[in-house]
Formats: sequence, structure tokens, C-alpha cells
Amino acid sequence: MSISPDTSERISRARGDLRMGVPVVLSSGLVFCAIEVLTESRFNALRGEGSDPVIAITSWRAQTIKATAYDGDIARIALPKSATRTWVASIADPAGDLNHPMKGPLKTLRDGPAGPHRAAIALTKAAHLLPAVLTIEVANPRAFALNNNLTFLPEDAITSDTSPLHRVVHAGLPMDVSEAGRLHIFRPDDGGEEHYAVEIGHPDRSQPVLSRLHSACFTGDVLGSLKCDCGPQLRAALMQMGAEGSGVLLYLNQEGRGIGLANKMRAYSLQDQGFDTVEANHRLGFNDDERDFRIGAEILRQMGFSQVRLLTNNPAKVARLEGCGLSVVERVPLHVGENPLNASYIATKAAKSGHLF
Ligand SMILES: Nc1nc2c(ncn2[C@@H]2O[C@H](COP(=O)(O)OP(=O)(O)OP(=O)(O)O)[C@@H](O)[C@H]2O)c(=O)[nH]1
Ligand SMILES: [Zn+2]
Repeated sequence: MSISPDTSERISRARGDLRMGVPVVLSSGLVFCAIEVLTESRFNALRGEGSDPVIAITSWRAQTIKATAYDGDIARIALPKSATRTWVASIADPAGDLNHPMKGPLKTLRDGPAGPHRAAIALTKAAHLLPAVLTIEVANPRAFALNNNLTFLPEDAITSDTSPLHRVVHAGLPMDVSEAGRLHIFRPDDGGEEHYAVEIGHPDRSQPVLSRLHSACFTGDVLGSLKCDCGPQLRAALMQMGAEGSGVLLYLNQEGRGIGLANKMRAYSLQDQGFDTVEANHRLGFNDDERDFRIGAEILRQMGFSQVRLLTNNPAKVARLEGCGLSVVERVPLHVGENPLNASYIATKAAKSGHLF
């Protein structure tokens, strides 16, 4: 076994680099930086190296800023010679869109491979940063990475595969809903977020288990936000499991439907400007739901559950779990937490995301 980091460990390191504003080098020769954290000095340094810089964004963001996306789900924009760092930041971040809607004229590229740019955006999303990168091409990527002490990654290593997970520890946790509670901690091997399973009682593994796959919502779960229904759903699910004497609640650290808390707050700020929850995600460059339900399915499988009675109002969640090989024998509705301040949010989920209310 080698002492140096393997590819998955280097990917984890690359996520950290991106969050600090440090560029990452792909084997194809693409060098990229997340625009959200791009400093003036790195911006100038990158411009002085390699080829003409190119910005890569998702097609959602491209649609908002009226750039033509020739690469399907992403678009590549040639960096204008006169571009300042502030202008580049405005391509990534919609905060100022309403005051400065015109960014162009924007020249999007048709020729050349877009695969490396797509990989760069995927890694930037995984780092919970805005999905927008500034890129250059260098002729000798391995030497460039070595000379500048940058993380070098084989491009084909950036896949949508999920990392293996393992249970680190579990311990009894008496709770108000049930004294027979137990908290299990699951850790992915790739240095990503840990996820939790709250087991109530001693569910029979041969029978369908009452379960909830709850996605983290700091604002709703902890602060009691009235903008969503997450907090009441979390408590109602645990109470129902306590009342039935058994169940399993997965607390998945996929805050903001997988975009991270900072981006969710950006989405809230856009909602203050009048956009709904789905439009806000799109303006930021994200899909409306970036969660990965394979993680939840894998945790349930590792705990010995293959059949669930799922507490949810979201039929897409049922379908996605079944797509992961889990048998959802029943959808158990969870209608709690509606209030005047989240009525339009709930209406949008029903109209655009297929939630049943
Ligand atoms: N991006 C984004 N995420 C949000 C917003 N409001 C709540 N969330 C997140 O949405 C997730 C909960 O997803 P929901 O769509 O409410 O519900 P669901 O899990 O699909 O379906 P249920 O099982 O019925 O709750 C949590 O991760 C919240 O942090 C928002 O306006 N924007
Ligand atoms: Zn919430």
C-alpha cells in the first residue's frame, strides 16, 4: 500500500483547495478555480498563464444571464479582455442580477471538448460552492501542478459515483419521543459529510420499517424557521416512530436540497427578491434538487433494512429510493408545519416538484 493519497483522497483534498480559492489541475490540462472565492491576485496570475481564460457555468445560470449553452448542461464563455474580477464574480453570483441584468455581449464557445469543464463544475458543486469556474489550459499539466504545488487529478476520476460509507459508532440516546433511541454515525471514505441514523426501538429487519429520510435544514430543524416545514416534519416523524415503538430516521447532511447552507441562504435572498424556491436554485446555477438518495438507501441497507414505510409527501423521493433497490411498500404522508409564511413555498413544491399536500 502506498503512503501517498489515492485518487479519492486527492479529490477530497481538491474540494478543500477549491474552497480556499486554490486552483486544481486536471490531467487533460484544464486548470480551474472556483469563481466564488477567486482573489484578485489569483485572477491576475491565471490570466498570465497558458491559454485565454474561459468561464464555465451551468446551463441554468447561462439561461439566466442570456448566454447560449452549446454544451448541453454547461456553457463555456470566453473571458473578455476587459473583464474585471468583479465582473467575473457577477457571472457566478446572481445577487446583483436585478440591478445589473446585462453582462454581455457574451461569447460562448462551441468548439473543443467540454468534458473537463463539466468535471470542474461537478467538483465545485461537491465543494458546496457556486457552480462557476475560471479555467485556463496548460500544455504540461503534471509539471504545472508540481511546480505550483497544486492538486493534480485524473479527469475521469471525477464521477457521480458515491463513496463507500461505513458505520463509525453507535450508542444509546434516550429522547423525549422514546427512551429506546440509538444514534448511528456513518462516514464516507472520501472525506465528505457524515450522515446520521436515529433508530427508535428495535425494528424487525424482516418487516417494513417506518422510516424518514430527512434532509438537513439548519434553519428549520434548529432555528424553527417558518419559511419551510422541515422542523415540524422532523419532530412529527420522530413522534410517530416513538408512538409506534420503532422506526428509523436518517438525518442526511444534504442541506438545502444538496447545495449547502451558504447557497441556500443565497436562494433565500433571491426569494426575498420575488423568485420561488425552484427559480432561485436555477438562477444560482443548480438543479432544483441536487440530493443523492443513494446515500440513504445504502445506510438503510447496511442497517439491515430492505423494506420501508416512508414518511414523505414527495413521490419523487419514493421513486428515487426504489431506483436504488429499496422497496417502499407504503408512502406515509407527513402533513405538518403549514403556516402563512410557508404557504407559497409549499404551493411551489406541489406545483413544480410534485409534492402531495
Ligand atoms: N435550495 C433550497 N433548499 C431548501 C429550501 N427550503 C428548504 N430547503 C431544503 O430542502 C430540504 C427538504 O426538502 P423538501 O423539498 O422540503 O422535502 P422533501 O425532502 O423533498 O420531501 P418530504 O419528504 O415530503 O419532506 C432540506 O434540505 C432543506 O434545507 C429552499 O428554498 N431552497
Ligand atoms: Zn427547511
